[in-house]
Amino acid sequence: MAAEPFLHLNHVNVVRGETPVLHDVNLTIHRGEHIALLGPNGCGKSTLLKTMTCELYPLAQPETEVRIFGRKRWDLTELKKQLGVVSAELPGRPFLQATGFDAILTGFFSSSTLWPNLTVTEEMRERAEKVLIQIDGARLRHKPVGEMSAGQVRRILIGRALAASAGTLLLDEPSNALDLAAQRELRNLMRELAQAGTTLVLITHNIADIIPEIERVLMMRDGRVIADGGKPELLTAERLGELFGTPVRLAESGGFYQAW
Ligand SMILES: Nc1ncnc2c1ncn2[C@@H]1O[C@H](COP(=O)(O)OP(=O)(O)OP(=O)(O)O)[C@@H](O)[C@H]1O
Repeated sequence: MAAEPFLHLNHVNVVRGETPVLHDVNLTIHRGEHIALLGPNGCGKSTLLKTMTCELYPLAQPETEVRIFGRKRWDLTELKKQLGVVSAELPGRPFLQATGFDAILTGFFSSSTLWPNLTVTEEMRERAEKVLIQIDGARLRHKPVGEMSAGQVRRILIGRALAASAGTLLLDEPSNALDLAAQRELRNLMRELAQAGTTLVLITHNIADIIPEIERVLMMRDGRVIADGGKPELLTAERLGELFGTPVRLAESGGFYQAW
């Protein structure tokens, strides 16, 4: 039997505070797919991501359904073990004192540091060792996060998300505030992960982040998914211009794109 999709959303409406933010979102994402989610500020991208991680719930309506890895109900701690979320934000101030290796281990507990009451098993250590190699982070093993460059911190945050997750990464503007070299390193790491079979869902305003392995593009505006299709069809100057309401120029080279 084919594996259940990573995500299935049916008629999803989400309200935050008093404001309806997502309107009738219908979406299926299969395991092994790589997707870029694009849209103007405030259109609901992060809200959609939080719906995927069950941090936000849709309105209970007759046809509404959220299934993650085929299941409607999740214990949040258990779900976090399947889904790694990477954003530019740190998990908390204590994270700055953690070494690179310990910072990766915090992913197993969704904590900001290895608090004394947490039990790190040998299995967790072995997994963290593998992740450290996977993210090419051996040099960061003993370095406190607070002494790392922004690019190195982002690498460790990806490692933290990978440690506990079973092959799906949700990335919310991962290249924010990274210099050109760190952006390139991040893209290379995303490419390696995608090629190794990790499902990537990438929210970005930086079109250059859309690595060649990403083949599907979702466009959102005003809380709705207004387009869902292949990159050749949607990643065009015209479609981006319509989406952002401004003239856009687009260049492609070797499977990478630049927009301005
Ligand atoms: N905690 C909240 N309470 C009420 N409204 C919220 C809350 N968080 C976000 N919103 C509103 O929900 C809408 C969608 O926000 P969201 O952060 O999902 O957009 P986004 O597409 O991720 O934006 P950006 O590109 O700027 O990160 C916005 O109108 C925002 O003001």
